Order: sequence, then C-alpha cells, then structure tokens
Amino acid sequence: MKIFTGAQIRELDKYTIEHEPVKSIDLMERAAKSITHAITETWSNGMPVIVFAGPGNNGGDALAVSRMLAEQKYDVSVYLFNINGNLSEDCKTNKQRLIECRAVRKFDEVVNEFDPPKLEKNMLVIDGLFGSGLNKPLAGGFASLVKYINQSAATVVSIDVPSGLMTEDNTYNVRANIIKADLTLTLQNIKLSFLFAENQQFIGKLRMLDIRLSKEGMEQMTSHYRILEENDLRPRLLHRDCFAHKGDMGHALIVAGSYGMAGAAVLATKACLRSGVGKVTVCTPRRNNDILQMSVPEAIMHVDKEETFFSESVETADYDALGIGPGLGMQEGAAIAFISQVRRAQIPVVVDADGLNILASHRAWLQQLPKGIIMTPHPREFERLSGNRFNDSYERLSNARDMAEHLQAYIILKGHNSALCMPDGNIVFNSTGNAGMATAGSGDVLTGIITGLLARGYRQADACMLGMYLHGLAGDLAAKEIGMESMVAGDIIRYLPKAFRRLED
Ligand SMILES: NC(=O)C1=CN([C@@H]2O[C@H](COP(=O)(O)OP(=O)(O)OC[C@H]3O[C@@H](n4cnc5c(N)ncnc54)[C@H](OP(=O)(O)O)[C@@H]3O)[C@@H](O)[C@H]2O)[C@@H](O)CC1
Ligand SMILES: [K+]
Repeated sequence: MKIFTGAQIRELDKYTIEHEPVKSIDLMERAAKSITHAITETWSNGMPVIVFAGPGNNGGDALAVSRMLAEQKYDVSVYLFNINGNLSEDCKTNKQRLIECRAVRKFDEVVNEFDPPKLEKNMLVIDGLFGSGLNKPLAGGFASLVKYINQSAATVVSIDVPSGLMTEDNTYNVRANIIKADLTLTLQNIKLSFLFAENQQFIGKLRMLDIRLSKEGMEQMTSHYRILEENDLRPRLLHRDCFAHKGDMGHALIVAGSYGMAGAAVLATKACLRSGVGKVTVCTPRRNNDILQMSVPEAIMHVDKEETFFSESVETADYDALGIGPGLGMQEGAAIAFISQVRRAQIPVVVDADGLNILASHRAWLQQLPKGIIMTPHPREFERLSGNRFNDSYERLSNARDMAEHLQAYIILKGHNSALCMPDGNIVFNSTGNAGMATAGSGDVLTGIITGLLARGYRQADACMLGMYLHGLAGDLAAKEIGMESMVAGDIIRYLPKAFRRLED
C-alpha cells in the first residue's frame, strides 16, 4: 500500500473530482457518511456528542457528520471556529446545510470569544479542527482548546488526523498541542506520521475508511513510501525445484560470536538454517566451538585461530552470502578482521550488531563498504552509526534514507514498523511484528534470516523485504499461541516454518 503526503492527498482529491467525476461537496458528503457510519457503529445515540470544527475541509467533514448524527437522533452540539472569517467553500456549504437541518441541539460559530462546553466522561468529542491541511504547529486559542480536550475524560474521535499532528514531519511540532484521540478515522490511506512510535499516543486506535478516491489516480501517483503487504511478497517467492540438491540451495557464511556471546552466533545460525538455505557455515572463536556444535549440529564449523574473538577473515569464494556482526565483540583485532572480511567478500553482505558498532567507532570505513551492503541497525545503533542524535523518528528516517542513497546501501531501521531504506531513496515499512519481539537476540535472528535468503538466491531488496516480513510474521504467530510477555528470540525461530507456510499457501 502506498503512503501519500499531504500535498499528494490534495492532488488525488482533485484528480478524483475531475476524473470520476464527482463534485467536491459530494466527495465530502461521501467521506462524512463513512465517518458517521464508523461512529454510529461504535456508540449509541445515548451518548452526547460535542463537535469542534475548524475552518477548512476537515471542519467541513465535521459539520456534515454533525448533521448526519443529528438526523439519527444523536444529541449534537457544534462549535465552528471561524476566527479569520475565512471558511473553505465546502465548509461554508456544510455550515449552511447544518443550520437548515435544525436537528442539532446547539450551533455556535466562534469568531472571537469562546466559552468552552463542559466535557465529561460519558461524552463523545469529535475533533474536526484540522486535518491534512495543517501547515504549522497549533498555538494560541487552538492550543488551549487542544489541552482542554486532552485533559478531559471524554472519548475523543479524530477525523482524518488528530488535530495538531502533521501528516509527515513533526520534528519541530509542539507535542503538548496535539489532540490525543481514542480513535482516529483516517480517510483512504494511512499517513506517514502514523507509523512512528512516538505518535501512537495521539492516534489511539486507527481505522482507515475507504472514501473511493480514484484508483487510477493512486496507481499513477508515485510514492516514496510504501507499506509491505503479503500480496507484494507472494509473487517474489522462489520455488523449490523437486530435484533440488542442497548444493543448489546456497551456502551462507555467518561470522558471529565472541567469548561470552556464543548465543548470538547460535541464534543467527539457527535462523539462517531455517530460511531455506542449503548449507550454513559459522565462523566463530575457538572457545565457542563446542557450544555451536551442540546447539546447531546442522551447521558447518569454521573455527577462528583465536580463543575469544574473531581475528582472521575467511575466503568467501565458496559462499553465496555473508552475515556478520552478532556478538562479534569490539576488540581492535575483531574490528580489523571485520573490515577485512567485509572488503574481501565478493558476495552479498549483511552487517548487524557489533559489526555496526565497529563501523560507528571507525566511521571512515563507511566509505569502504561494498555497494549493495545491508545494515540492520536499531535506533541507537543508527544514531551511533550516523554520528547524530535525532529528535524523532522522522528525522532519524530521513537521515537513514540519505545514508542509504549516499552509500548505495540497504538500511533496515528496526523498531515499531521497521523501515527499509533503499539505495534509490524509496522506503518500505514492514507491517508484521509485535512488542513481544523487543527481546535480546531478536536482531540476531533477523540477520540470520536475511543472510539465508540471500544465499538461497534472493536479491538484496527482496531478501530484506521478505526477511523483515517473515521475522515479524513468525513473531506474530508465536504471540498468538504463547503471548508476548515471555517470548524469547528462539521462539521466533521456532515459528519461522509456520511463517513460510503462511506465505506459501
Ligand atoms: N483526502 C481527501 O481527498 C478528502 C479530504 N477531506 C478532508 O479535508 C481535509 C483537508 O482539508 P484542508 O486541505 O482544507 O485542510 P484542513 O486540515 O481543514 O486545514 C486547513 C485550514 O486550517 C488553517 N490552518 C492550517 N494550519 C493552521 C494552524 N496551525 N493554526 C490555525 N489555522 C491553521 C488553514 O488556514 P491557512 O493557514 O491556509 O490560512 C486552513 O484554513 C482532510 O483532512 C479531510 O478531513 C474530505 O473532505 C474529502 C476528501
Ligand atoms: K482532525
């Protein structure tokens, strides 16, 4: 599913009006009908409704919804904020229609003085102040109103966007002046800012309402942001020939583990083996040999000459992909072996964990990475890697996109809705996964899966998308059966076969 910016939404709106064709006011009526339906489905008309409408089309929606609710015998009081005497055309029309229908308890057009109504627990507030047309942080009277609504015990439903929240960049927004909705009814498509963890407090529960914007318009419009769906992945799956031999299924090399961190190597190797690859060799320090041999008997050992850390890069001619970094340690010896290994690899490479930390402490090496390299940092690893501190997820994501373009790399920013930044500047968000996966070793599992998929023959972009989707799906399937609270990384590996099955069916 594509994600459109506020500016693109306005273009799509225009396109739909011209090509369907439909009058702008009728499109608003259509949106209001589906918003009203979502509200009446959830709350009965015994609940008093207070509507706050702004001067633009978000306010126009709110006025139309007020009329429709009042016609269905809801007890509706409406406050329209017309401070500058400048209502949008459709807002004006809906103001007129509302006055004419005479069904609302109260209609107050606020021009100057505003005496706020009492908001109580059993009331429903409809927030139609601002939507995708917001162009600066809320201030003054609107900021006070938002604070007043937020501190009340009433249930809040936001139309399209919680008022005060920008559809993309909230880096310099004033968070105290954004509505905290219990439910956001967003029109047609999800907005970029809804995907960021720190904005969940404003959105509450999210529902998307199909208002039938032009399909053709949406297909034609290019978007740099996309949400990954099962249907995007199915056609990309490689099929297994019935005469397949393990030699045809790829050979992955995992370089992982230091003394005390054998577990990271075990998890990455096991996950790699579960990702359809033919063979996996694991290169690890001498002292981890027995642990690996016992925990992952299917893997081939390549034991480093050092007892406790990775010290010598491996010839990669016999391998199809390299995954390096989990539990590798940060000794200077390991760092030098790491960069030598990455540089000499003539195969696709995935770098994670200590591999990223090593790069962060030798940032000049970033310029020496092979094109097409895959890096999978979590937010703090990415801050160290980029040498920056970020105010929010949007700023972090923009920085990751720039780095991916500059280094011609694939960067998966892990977290709530992991984001894959591609060398061409496009960004794909994952739609699977859950909070139970925020546990030690979860990242090692992802590294193993992507390395396995690369060795199996998937190209970088496909391996990253499929890898993050399967990783999250396995976590979701695990959560369904065992819950999130006590989930460990090994559970994700245990549910990988079911995740593959689900995609293949
Ligand atoms: N998707 C679709 O196709 C459809 C979308 N629809 C609906 O349209 C909504 C978008 O409507 P919109 O473009 O009129 O913008 P909206 O959010 O109402 O705000 C604009 C007004 O706010 C003002 N303003 C801005 N910032 C401000 C601030 N900080 N403080 C104070 N004022 C501020 C701005 O004034 P200006 O700064 O431009 O002078 C202008 O007056 C969308 O969210 C959805 O609900 C549906 O009706 C049908 C189909
Ligand atoms: K709103």
